[in-house]
Amino acid sequence: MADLPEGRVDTGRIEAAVRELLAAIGEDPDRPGLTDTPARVGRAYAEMFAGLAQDPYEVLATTFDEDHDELVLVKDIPMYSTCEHHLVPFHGVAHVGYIPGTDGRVTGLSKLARLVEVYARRPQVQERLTRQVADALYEVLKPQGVIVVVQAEHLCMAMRGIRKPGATTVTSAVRGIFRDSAATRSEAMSLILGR
Ligand SMILES: Nc1nc2c(ncn2[C@@H]2O[C@H](COP(=O)(O)OP(=O)(O)OP(=O)(O)O)[C@@H](O)[C@H]2O)c(=O)[nH]1
Ligand SMILES: [Zn+2]
Repeated sequence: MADLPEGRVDTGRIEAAVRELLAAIGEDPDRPGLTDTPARVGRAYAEMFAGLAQDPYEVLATTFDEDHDELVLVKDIPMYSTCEHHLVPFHGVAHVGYIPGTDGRVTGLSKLARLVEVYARRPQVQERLTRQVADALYEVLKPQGVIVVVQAEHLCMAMRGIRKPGATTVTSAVRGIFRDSAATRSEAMSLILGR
């Protein structure tokens, strides 16, 4: 697969598939409004699924010693992902927190948001996205604990199917001290969920 723009995404195949999809729903892929659509969707998918070619561990490669061994939490990280069952978006916010190891090693705050991006820009289910962010952080930083909470609306539940717009799905993944200590977990949860 040489020369694929944006990593693994083969935009040529997407274009052909979108033409086919348009024909399959009874549209005319050659009508003026739709002629550029397959190429647009190819570019959009390259962006939406760019995370498939990105290495989450590279994102976390930059760390520094700050001698901080208490909670670091980035809240309300806007997140857009794609439900792997229906290929429609689910979107909301992610909250990513950790307590550095006793060595006090931390990573840049933006890297927590980048980590969410890498996993969100893939076909996903919310539980896996939440777990993957927690596991990558736990493995690389070797912190005392990690807590990740994702709150999202799934358009597959809003615009079709059960049609319940506004329903929010909340998932969490806790590792280390957040798993072992109810007090530490609930303190972080109240910071995450409190407004
Ligand atoms: N657990 C989980 N389920 C999801 C996620 N995204 C979508 N789903 C669900 O995946 C399920 C797929 O169910 P199926 O019965 O195979 O598909 P379907 O007939 O389109 O289901 P409906 O959405 O109920 O119409 C649905 O219940 C979706 O709500 C997710 O991130 N996590
Ligand atoms: Zn879905």
